[in-house]
Amino acid sequence: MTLRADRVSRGADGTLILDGVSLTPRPGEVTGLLGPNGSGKSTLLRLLAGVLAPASGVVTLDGRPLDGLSRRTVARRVAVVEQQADTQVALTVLDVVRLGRVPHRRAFAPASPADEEAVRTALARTGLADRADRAWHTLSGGERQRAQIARALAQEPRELLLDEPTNHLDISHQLALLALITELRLTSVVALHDLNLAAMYCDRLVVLGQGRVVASGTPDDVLTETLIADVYGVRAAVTRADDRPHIRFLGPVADS
Ligand SMILES: Nc1ncnc2c1ncn2[C@@H]1O[C@H](COP(=O)(O)OP(=O)(O)OP(=O)(O)O)[C@@H](O)[C@H]1O
Repeated sequence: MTLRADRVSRGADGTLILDGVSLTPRPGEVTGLLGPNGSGKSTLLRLLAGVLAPASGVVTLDGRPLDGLSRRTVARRVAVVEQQADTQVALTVLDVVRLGRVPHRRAFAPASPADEEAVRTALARTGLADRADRAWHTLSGGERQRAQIARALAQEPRELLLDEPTNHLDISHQLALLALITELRLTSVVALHDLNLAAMYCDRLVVLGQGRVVASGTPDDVLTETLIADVYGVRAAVTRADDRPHIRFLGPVADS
């Protein structure tokens, strides 16, 4: 049992952003969320995180509607890394990562050895152990992104939601991050733009187009030349490499 969206819809300013979307991530797998800009990926992740409520449909955690659970209960299970996380300038990396422990601690209780161990492990896994005392505002974009991921890992979630986590990361850190996410064996939902990275690291993919699910399945099922042309308007040659689809982009689909 895990997180699940069942026919969720959500609008803003009189327009439908998500229209009857269902998403059933498999426990322990990485589900990639694909789709063009504005197709509804971030909105769906916010619904799954309980930050936004669906106008219709329901999001459940272990079968229980999210709106009936306390923020703390959800935060003990579900960690979220948003696209642009704003954090106060006066904090250090360590302070930010320690925030991940808040849902596990009683109010005003000092950090336990388990809290400190979770923070230390999260810093090590994201390659930030030597930057723990750095002030947030001195970090590069990629280091901030990794610190937000460390904060999410310190939360010791079972469900992990990431909105374009490879933004700002160089290729080496992109690969390391996605490898880490697959190794964690959490139930992860990851919005991605890079179709080749999605093919390499995701167990299953869900593609949104204009607020609806237009395809879902394994990378082999989903990442076809036809789908890429239909959803992105791009011609592509799809071959196979290391038992996964590999996509070479050829150019925009010609207007006819
Ligand atoms: N609060 C809001 N008010 C009005 N429109 C909104 C609001 N939030 C999102 N939208 C619109 O809903 C659509 C979906 O947005 P969303 O951020 O979920 O897409 P996305 O797939 O994550 O896009 P991207 O790949 O560009 O990050 C967009 O057209 C966006 O402009």
